[in-house]
Parts: sequence; C-alpha cells; structure tokens
Amino acid sequence: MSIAKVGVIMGSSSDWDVMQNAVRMLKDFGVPYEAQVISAHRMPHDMAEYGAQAYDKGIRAIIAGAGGAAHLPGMMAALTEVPVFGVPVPSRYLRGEDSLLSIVQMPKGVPVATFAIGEAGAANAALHAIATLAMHDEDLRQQLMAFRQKQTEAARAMHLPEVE
Ligand SMILES: Nc1c(C(=O)O)ncn1[C@@H]1O[C@H](COP(=O)(O)O)[C@@H](O)[C@H]1O
Repeated sequence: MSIAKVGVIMGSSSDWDVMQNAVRMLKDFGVPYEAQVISAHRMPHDMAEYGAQAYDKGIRAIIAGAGGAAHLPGMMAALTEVPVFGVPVPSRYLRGEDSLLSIVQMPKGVPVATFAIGEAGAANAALHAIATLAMHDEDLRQQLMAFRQKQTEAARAMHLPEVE
C-alpha cells in the first residue's frame, strides 16, 4: 500500500455515515488516504501527536469532520502546517449549524477551509484536497477534469417532467 497523502479524521465513529463520502471520493480517484477517529475532546494527546507527525509521514491534506462543539478541525489546524479541510457533521439538536459555526469562525492566522454541512461537504472537501494535489500531479488533474466533464454531461442530460 502506498503512503497516505490525505488524512481523514473525525471526532467519532458516529460521523462515519457523513465522512465516508470523503473517503469514497479519495478511493475513486486512487488517492492514498488513511481514516481514523481522533477527538480533540476525548483524545487530546492523540490529536497533538497526529498533528505533530502529519507532515513528516507524508500527509499533505487533512480532512477533519466533527459535530456539535466541533473543535477538532481548528485544533488540528493549530497543530500542523498541513492544510485542514473542515466538514461540519450534522448534529442532533441544532442540525449541524453549531458544527458549521464552530469550524468556520477561526481566529485570524489559523485557517480551516470549511465546507457545507453533511455529505456534500464531505465529498467536496475530498474534491478540494484532490484539486490541490492535482496542481502537482498531471494524471490526477486529468482525472479531475474527466470527473467534471462527466458531471456536466449528466446535468445536461437532465429532463424535467411535462406540466399537464
Ligand atoms: N466535535 C467532536 C469532537 C472534537 O471536536 O474533538 N469529538 C467528538 N465530537 C463530536 O461529538 C459528536 C457526538 O459523538 P458521539 O456520537 O460519539 O457521542 C460527533 O459528531 C463527534 O464529531
């Protein structure tokens, strides 16, 4: 197996339903990844270790998903120079608006690129990581353009029902 270039981390295994959309995208593009549960709140020392080691072990983008008081993406961004892509996971009571605001409102100097709440956000975080890697990888860039073309064709082929 090749060395992971993208790290997908999430606060809990309960985030998997959403975060698997990022993993699936990376898999489809053949981008080597690793996926694991790391929680700022429940595993603070593991989180610090992951951040300290990420660049040296070959990680070039970190996709971090969390719900509610979603501190993981921001804390990871504080711990490493590797760019962090944050995914707000829908929460039970506030539908992920809490997750979104927790991730997006970073203080100046420690950015987290923040995506939409839920599945689309997870898939787009992966696509954005892929696009970033593709700037230095011609094969990946070609794959990304083919993906976009296919998507365009699918949209053009959409038909609306007749109104009676
Ligand atoms: N937001 C965080 C963090 C963190 O940011 O470190 N760790 C866990 N969580 C979130 O708690 C929610 C409920 O988790 P459980 O289902 O395990 O109780 C999950 O969405 C998780 O991302």
